[in-house]
Amino acid sequence: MASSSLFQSLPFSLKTTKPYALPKPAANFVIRAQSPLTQNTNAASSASKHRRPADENIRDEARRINAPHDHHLFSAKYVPFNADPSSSTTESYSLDEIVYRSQSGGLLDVQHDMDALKRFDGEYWRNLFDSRVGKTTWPYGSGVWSKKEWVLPEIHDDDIVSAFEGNSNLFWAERFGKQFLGMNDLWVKHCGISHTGSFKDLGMTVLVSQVNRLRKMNRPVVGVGCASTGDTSAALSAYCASAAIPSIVFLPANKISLAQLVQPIANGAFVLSIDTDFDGCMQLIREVTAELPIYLANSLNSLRLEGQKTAAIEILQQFDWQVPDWVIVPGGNLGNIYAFYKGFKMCQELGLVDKIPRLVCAQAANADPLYLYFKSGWKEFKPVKSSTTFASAIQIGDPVSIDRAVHALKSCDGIVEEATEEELMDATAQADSTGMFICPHTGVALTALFKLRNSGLIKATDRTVVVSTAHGLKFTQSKIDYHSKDIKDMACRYANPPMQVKADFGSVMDVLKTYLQSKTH
Ligand SMILES: Cc1ncc(COP(=O)(O)O)c(C=O)c1O
Ligand SMILES: N[C@@H](CCOP(=O)(O)O)C(=O)O
Repeated sequence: MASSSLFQSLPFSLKTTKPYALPKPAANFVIRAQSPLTQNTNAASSASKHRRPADENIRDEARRINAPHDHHLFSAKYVPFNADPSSSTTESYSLDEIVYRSQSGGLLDVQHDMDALKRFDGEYWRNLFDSRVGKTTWPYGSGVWSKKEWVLPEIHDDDIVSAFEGNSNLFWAERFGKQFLGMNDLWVKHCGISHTGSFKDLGMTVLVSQVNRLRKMNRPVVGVGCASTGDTSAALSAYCASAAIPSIVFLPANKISLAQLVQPIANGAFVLSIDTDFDGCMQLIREVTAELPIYLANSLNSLRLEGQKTAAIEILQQFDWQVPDWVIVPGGNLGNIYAFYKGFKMCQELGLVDKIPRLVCAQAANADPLYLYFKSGWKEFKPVKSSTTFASAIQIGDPVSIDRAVHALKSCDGIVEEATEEELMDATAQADSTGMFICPHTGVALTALFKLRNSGLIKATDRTVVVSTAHGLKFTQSKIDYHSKDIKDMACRYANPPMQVKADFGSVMDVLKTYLQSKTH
């Protein structure tokens, strides 16, 4: 590549900054970062500090200002998942093809041109990503698209469908850590404090953006469909609605929360309530998408994981690029645990950090095929028939991403744990009592943490991140049942039911005095 064309197509313009030593156009050069203070990194900090003209929106502004960089420099394609790099197979597909499985029927993975990305050193990427946080520059105001070069480098900014998802709070669980675990470096990554209330937004912005692009290219995509335990369908229908793309969702009848059910209904999706479980819905959507021009939006589609992996990058960024010891992720269909691994691994390979954390995947005991596989010493995988769990979004017995999860866990010395219904509900209530308001799936992850602390594997001083995957407000019925002590065979040890009191001053004073006395001892 000629040096001048490289200069023009850098991910951010360096042209107006102090003298920059342009590298010789050698094949294997690495571009080192400038001081962040001298960077001209995006539209918000570009030459003009004036507000954009009143008749221009942020998409127009991006079209005018953002360099048409990454369309040329970086690229990605589908390849068979975990294919032997030394084998002679050259099977690969453009991301503009509609393909979910390899020729052999295995999973696919999005493979980035790592050589192109490696032309920029770790400091460069750290500075670039840091420079985009907290801005409204299209599309970098999103925590996903602020890493666009690593996600979907070739998509045009105009085609992106984003709600500025990501950049979620990394919450220091000070009281919970101290009170229940004797830990002072415990964090909860609140991926559920998001546009539709779960981490699915991170993947869905990528998938729906790509569909938007395909439709503009007149590819045969009439609608987008998924099977769901509630969160994927909520995210899919919201992103589709904002881009006027039809969405179709297959839901297991009576197995998702009311708050989740109402989301696709309100967003205008075509909602099918099917008398089966999630695995049954997944089977059906796979058959249907093979027959009809409906694009598959579940995480079997590896595009989704490109967005989800940015949560891992964000965690490192929020720790100022220091690596935590442990990251605990609740697992169901098992795409997310691999997405976290991939995000961390890319940061290591591209020199942003020098190691990756150990991952823990946490499952509900009522839907624990990965846990059983792990406990067998990875000998034999058997899908299970899942049973009802309060962690309803992970009630999945035959996860499509099993191979991805096993690869991720083996590569980082990972662990699988499980939680009974009582354990996960108690952990949820304990977390809530310290000011959080978490979903039951996060309760599953916290139970795993309790167990690993008790066994001594996770030490009191280990920096540990628990990934909270959905907003607690989606799961209020389970909290009401727990605090009403209305759950069969469950002690509900941390229940805090409201006190019924007569409407007179004396009665109110009596209960208040008793309460205050209990607090002063
Ligand atoms: C709230 C919540 N937590 C965790 C998961 C598990 O994620 P994954 O299916 O990627 O393992 C899901 C969906 O499956 C979910 O909706
Ligand atoms: N919890 C998921 C289950 C489907 O997972 P996906 O990541 O494969 O879409 C949901 O909310 O539907």
